Amino acid sequence: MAATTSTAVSNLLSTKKNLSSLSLTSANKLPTLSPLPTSSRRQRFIVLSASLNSKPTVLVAEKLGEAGINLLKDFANVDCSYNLSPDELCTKISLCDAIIVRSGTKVSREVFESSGGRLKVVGRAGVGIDNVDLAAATEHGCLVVNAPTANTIAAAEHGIALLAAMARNVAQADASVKAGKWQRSKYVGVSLVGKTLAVMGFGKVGSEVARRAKGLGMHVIAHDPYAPADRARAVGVELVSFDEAIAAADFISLHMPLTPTTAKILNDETFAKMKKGVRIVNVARGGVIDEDALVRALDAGIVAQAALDVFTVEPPPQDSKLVQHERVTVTPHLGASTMEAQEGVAIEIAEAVVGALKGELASTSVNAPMVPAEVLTELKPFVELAEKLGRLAVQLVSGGSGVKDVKVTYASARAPR
Ligand SMILES: NC(=O)c1ccc[n+]([C@@H]2O[C@H](COP(=O)([O-])OP(=O)(O)OC[C@H]3O[C@@H](n4cnc5c(N)ncnc54)[C@H](O)[C@@H]3O)[C@@H](O)[C@H]2O)c1
Ligand SMILES: O=C(O)[C@H](O)COP(=O)(O)O
Repeated sequence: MAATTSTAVSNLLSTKKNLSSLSLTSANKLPTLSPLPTSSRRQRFIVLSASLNSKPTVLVAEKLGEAGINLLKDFANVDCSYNLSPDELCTKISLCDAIIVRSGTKVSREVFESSGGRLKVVGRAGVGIDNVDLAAATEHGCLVVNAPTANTIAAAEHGIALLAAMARNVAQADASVKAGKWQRSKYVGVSLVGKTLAVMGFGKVGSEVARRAKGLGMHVIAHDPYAPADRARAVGVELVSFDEAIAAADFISLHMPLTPTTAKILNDETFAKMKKGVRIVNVARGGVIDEDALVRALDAGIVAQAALDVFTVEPPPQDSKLVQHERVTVTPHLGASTMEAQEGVAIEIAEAVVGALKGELASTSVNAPMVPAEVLTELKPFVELAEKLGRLAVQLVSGGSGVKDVKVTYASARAPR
């Protein structure tokens, strides 16, 4: 029996282009999961509700657009619980198959450990996934998906808004007029036209910022170790090294993800290489700048101004020297916060999470190989086949006595070679 099976299986694997299916009849039931451990971390009373129906449960831990919530509700029990403490999150997570977060929730190793194996999908309703412990997710067999496209324009527009507001002292002048002052000479600004803008990180947001800045008459250069030269050429932007970019720039706009490589990429050493009077915009992540070093660079006159949407700790401490600095303009992580972007992100992430819970191959997963949609279609039958082979292998390895027969059906959509 085993020989017949292995011949059939190797037959299948060697005919890789076949669309194959394999059905098993077994007297043994597959082992069921052991009961979930109860979290020992319950310090505050919170309501835990286990669903009695067979629908999966999705915890929405931060505000998500209504269209996304409605999509989720068609498929799952949806628990919208915002502002959970880390302990409350760890307690709730053991009853959830998926969680959706924005940037304000840390999905830490502890969260995965507390899930007792039930959590299958983390949906990040946005781009940056630095608040999710990806290594822990992968170790716990949990798929992480994000919504990489819906907030691109919103973030780029906010970058341009900050660039112009900073150059013309809009926030400071507004506060001054509201305080009853009329300080026209104090708030003389600088022009953007003809100035060099270095876009650091020429991905989706960076390239849209570059396009818009060119429209404002700026000379745009970019640094991105991974960006293809033809993408930069198409926008009319020259790709340069990190040192060339920061040395030539009148304005620097940051658009790279926060990773161990980009953490504090702007620091005392790199500020020292910049043009005196450079102006910096950050709508990426606070952690890409050493914030203490930025305060020193502002005080030393190396950096004339900064406009920041993001901070190492959010919200930043109220007495933060950086936030309170006269030449710094700040917003509370508003890059993705337009009505349009939030609706788009909600739909994008809801579709990704529902798809992942259905077992479909995810095209926006960040801890599994990214496969283009057309290749996914081609691969799908092989994934199903691999799953069935896995189930068969488990039963054979665990004794195999329950396997009564194996039926292999295979056919090809393509002509034989
Ligand atoms: N403020 C907000 O609300 C807001 C909104 C959207 C995105 N973001 C942030 O902006 C980041 C970029 O978003 P995106 O959609 O453009 O992502 P993206 O993946 O399309 O682009 C990121 C780019 O950074 C590049 N990069 C990686 N390491 C780099 C390095 N060391 N130096 C220079 N470039 C490097 C990548 O090659 C990529 O091209 C996100 O990771 C997120 O943290 C913030
Ligand atoms: O990475 C992102 O998509 C942005 O920083 C948006 O974050 P938010 O969802 O918390 O607004």
